[in-house]
Amino acid sequence: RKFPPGPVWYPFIGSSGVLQKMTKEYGSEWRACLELSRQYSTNVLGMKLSREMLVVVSGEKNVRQVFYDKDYDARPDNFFARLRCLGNKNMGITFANGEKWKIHRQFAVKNLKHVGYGKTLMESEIQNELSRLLEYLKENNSKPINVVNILSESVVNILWKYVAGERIQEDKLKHLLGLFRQRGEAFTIAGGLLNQIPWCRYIIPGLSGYSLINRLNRDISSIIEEAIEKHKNNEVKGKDFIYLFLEEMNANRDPTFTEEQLKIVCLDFLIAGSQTSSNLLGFAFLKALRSQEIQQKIYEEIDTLIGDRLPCWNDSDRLIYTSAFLQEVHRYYPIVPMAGPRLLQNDASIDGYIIPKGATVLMSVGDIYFDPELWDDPHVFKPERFIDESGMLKISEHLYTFGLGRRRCPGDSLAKSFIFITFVGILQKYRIHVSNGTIPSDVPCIER
Ligand code: HEM
Repeated sequence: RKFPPGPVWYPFIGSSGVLQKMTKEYGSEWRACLELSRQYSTNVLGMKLSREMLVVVSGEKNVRQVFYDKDYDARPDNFFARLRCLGNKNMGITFANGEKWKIHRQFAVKNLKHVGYGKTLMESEIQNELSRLLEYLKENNSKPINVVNILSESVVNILWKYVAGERIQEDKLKHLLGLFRQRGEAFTIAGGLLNQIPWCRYIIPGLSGYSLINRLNRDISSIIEEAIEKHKNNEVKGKDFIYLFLEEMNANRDPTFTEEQLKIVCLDFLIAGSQTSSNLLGFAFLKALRSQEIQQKIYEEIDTLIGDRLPCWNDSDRLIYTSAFLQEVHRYYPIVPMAGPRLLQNDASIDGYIIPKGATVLMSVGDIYFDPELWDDPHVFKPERFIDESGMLKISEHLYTFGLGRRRCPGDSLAKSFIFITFVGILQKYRIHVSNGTIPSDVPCIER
């Protein structure tokens, strides 16, 4: 009786129809849930999507409760999660649970560090990629360029270097990123239509995204399998994550170290790393394009403090305005506005509502960034809010870009260094203008 309020549940589909319709109308699932929370005057929104109970929590206090309470640490095992794990139950890191999750998350974090995924060593890999990017821009100078696409290629290449010791072939990478983009259209954080009404795959395999995810799984599996095979035949030079994982697997210490698990961990890295950092950088360049005044200020700071040399992560402490600008981009353009999904493991209560064990829980973090109680003029883009009276960078505890608690993003140092070094490295050499006189809108939209 104390289940959180929300739209009505229809037979078989529950509130799926309402959520789908509003997601289309409001442009994203996050905005649809915000609107529903407003309509039902609640910070804890309850729905039933087919057979799954879905709860969306908003408000900083509630969101922190979910991030920190152990009962919310697990991931669901629904139709979407199975597809996402190549047909397996809760494997890899992102969708693993319990001991398996702890062991593999720890193993990945520790061993990626061993192969150079640490703040300083990583820097030289990012700088190499920046030099390649600058070369590409030079060759294509003054032609219009889709920055998000070239940046996602860069970030995946850096990541893949640690995982598989080499770059992914260019044509394969382009194909893969194309599939990831389409995947982003077909699936939302609540899993999309296919998760909510799995039988729709028999009626509309194309529209529901089922054909796409099968194709994506097939193509991505073959790229990862090929990399694993090359490692088994010692065809790749040096040490990397796949070698370390295979060593652990061959040592037979833990039965969860299998080739299938390795494949899904690799998939987790590719999915988590491919679009997040590049989308954020895309918004940073868009803002610089829309505000030439801000762009000029950033350029002047870079020119005065680092001149012509390649930027490095340590510069982020000195380029205060640029770093504050990037923090404000994180706030103003929340690229992960809803964190999760989480599976609740015991009955719990939030804000006086009862959430039943087994419910899927999402955290609406994006709206915290526009809460007037926490930010002055939240709808105004103002890098200065991240600079204190003494002119130093101010870190806000109200930004949740990389999550919080035990499921916090393990890729944050790569993402932060990549975003900073690439942004500074490009603005150091180029001014960004529109090629056709039309300034693009900064309202996020899905690429069609
Ligand atoms: C700007 C870029 C990025 C953003 C905004 C971001 C954001 C997030 C967030 C919010 C979570 C936590 C989800 C939750 O609480 O349930 C997360 C988890 C995760 N991220 Fe990132 N991420 C970024 C880049 C990366 C990169 C480059 C990698 C690759 C190493 C990565 C790998 C992961 C993995 C494996 C998880 C799952 C962790 C777990 O469940 O234990 N992320 N990310």
